[in-house]
This record gives sequence, C-alpha cells and structure tokens, in this order.
Amino acid sequence: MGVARQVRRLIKVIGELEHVERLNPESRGVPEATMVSDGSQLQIPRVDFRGLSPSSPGGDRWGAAREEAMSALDSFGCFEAIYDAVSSDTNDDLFLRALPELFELPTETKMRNKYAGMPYDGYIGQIPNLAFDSLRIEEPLSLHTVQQFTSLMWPDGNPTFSNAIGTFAKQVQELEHMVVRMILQSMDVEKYYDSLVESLTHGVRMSEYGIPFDQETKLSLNEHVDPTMITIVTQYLVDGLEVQTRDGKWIRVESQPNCFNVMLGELFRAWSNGRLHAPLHRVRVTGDQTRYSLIFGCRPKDEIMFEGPKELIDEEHPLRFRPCKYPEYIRFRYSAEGVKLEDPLQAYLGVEEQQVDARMPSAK
Ligand SMILES: O=C(O)CCC(=O)C(=O)O
Ligand SMILES: [Fe+2]
Repeated sequence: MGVARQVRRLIKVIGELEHVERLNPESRGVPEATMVSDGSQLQIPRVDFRGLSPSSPGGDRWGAAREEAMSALDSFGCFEAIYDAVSSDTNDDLFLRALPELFELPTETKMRNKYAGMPYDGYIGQIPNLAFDSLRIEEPLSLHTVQQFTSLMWPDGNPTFSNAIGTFAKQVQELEHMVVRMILQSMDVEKYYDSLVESLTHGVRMSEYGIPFDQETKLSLNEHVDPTMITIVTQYLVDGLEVQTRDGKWIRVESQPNCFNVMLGELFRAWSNGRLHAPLHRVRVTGDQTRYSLIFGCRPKDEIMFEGPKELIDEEHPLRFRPCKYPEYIRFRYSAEGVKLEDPLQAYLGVEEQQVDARMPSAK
C-alpha cells in the first residue's frame, strides 16, 4: 500500500473509530452498571415476540407487546426482544463455528472486506491497543452478496457460513419489520409502513472483542449512537453491551438465549421528528472470554431523500431535522469535524427555529 493510501486509511479508521478512541484520560474510571435500591441491577425491559408474525400485525398479544416495546423505547431507546425464530442450531453455527473461523483468517484476507462507497463499511481492525476486529456484509438478505463475501474470505466456499448468515438475516429482518410496524402504529402513521420498509437497506457487522488492553476501564468500544434507523444486536454467551439511560446511568445488557437487543439509531430519531430516542451505548468485556456479536442494522437506501411524515410535524412539534440523503449525512458524520461532535445529527440536519417557521407550510 502506498504511503498516501496508508495515511488515508489511518485517518479513516481514526475517524470511524472516534467513538472508540474518545476515551477521556481524566476520567479513566468507568461507572459500573447501575444498581437499583433493592440491590439488583437496573434492566432493559424484555418484550416477548414469540408467536408474533409480521404478516398478522394485530390482536391482543400484538397490542400488549407493542405497548411494552413502546414504553421501553420511550424510556431507554431500546428493549430486549425475546424471539425464538433464530434456531439454536443457527446460533451455534454462527457463534461457535462461523465467527471464530472468520476472525482466525489472516489479516490480509479480512482486509479484502471493503466497499467502494461509505466510510465505516468494511473491515476494521489492527488498531493499536484495541482488541477489536470487525467485518461487515452489505445487504445480507441477498444470497448473492453473502456468497460474494464468503468467497472473498474462503475462495473454496464456506456453505455453513453463508447459510447461517443468510438465515439469521432473514429472521432478524422479520423482527425488525414487526418493530417498525409497531412504532408506526403507535405514532398513527402506519400508512407509511410499506414505503418506509421499501426505502431501507441492511448491513450486518460481525465483531470480535478480545480481552481489553485497558483493564482499568475494560472498554472495548466507546460510547456512541448508531447512524441507523434500527440496530439489532445479538450477543451470545458472553455479555458486553451496555446502554445509557436518559439520565446518564449505564445498564449492562445480559445475554440470554433467544434475546435480541433492539435499539433505535439516530435516523429514526430524525424520521420521527425527534419523538424517538436513540441511546448511547458501548461495549465492555469484563471477563476472560472472547466475545462475538452480530449487529444487524437498517438505514435508508443511498438514493432516498429521508424525511419523516408530515403528520409528525405540527405547532407543538415543529420540524426538527431537514430531509437528507444518507451518503451526504454519513460523509459529514465521519468527517474530521463530524466525529468530534456529540450530536452530529443535530449539528448537520437540525433545523434552527427561524428556519422552522419558514419551512412549516411546505414541510412534507
Ligand atoms: O457488539 C455490540 O454489542 C455492539 C456493537 C456496536 O454498538 C456497534 O458496532 O455499533
Ligand atoms: Fe453501536
């Protein structure tokens, strides 16, 4: 690699991982997960999705789950979905075989995972003092792109890997569809469900966390908000994900079989005109086991001008964020300027009050 390219790559990685690097040396101690008054730990609510289906979005159980999900999203911006569509065989194939095998590949092989487009879209690893290695498949719902990724990593093929990732993505997308439907129903804008779902594209990030170098903080991935609509995180056997409450307390998400952490990203916050909360989260690996996670995210397709429904803009809720295309936003977000900001969404897309008045009549 030429020096200029190496430098560009380094800048990119540093930019992308600003949230990993933004460790404040003055406050090295990291608060542990918060205890509540009875001595137990504060927990992210669990919502039972077993037996629910995206093709029958109604009925008592659906309504009850929707209420619980919305209440958790309102408080925490996330919840734990109990969802048994991903079989334990698929989970075992992924977490006990496919992922360890993937991360054991030589670095040069893993570095083949790159896409021409967005920042932060391929392999991330080899960062000094960070036991973090991560790859990403763009559009894991297409057999073709999954197989392309697989053949880059294993020229002789690896059907166990392709099948497990493909099955996983399809089943997790069903969960995502149910959550999107519930959110839109509860905001009374269900008529936008089809067009919204149609406008989204997906990615799955596969991450490996070793024992953290920094044994004081045990931080493996620094706090950040995801630039997605929704992110669904699966951790299996080894915990690490922590979510911050609105009042700044950290909650550790305990991994359980059939549990998926459904978390809102900043683009749903924008789409909902600021009604939905996208939480800060981080990863801390506190034990002595390597941790693997799958991070399934959706975001608007590149060509879509993303904007929320006009029904969510009124006197009481003036337009908060201007419409934008994802690539434009994401380039800013990972620019040298964007990565320094605490709230890049607000900084780049936030509408000033005087602009709100001007925009109100023509808002979509
Ligand atoms: O590994 C996890 O649990 C979460 C990782 C994460 O937050 C991310 O990749 O955006
Ligand atoms: Fe994240």
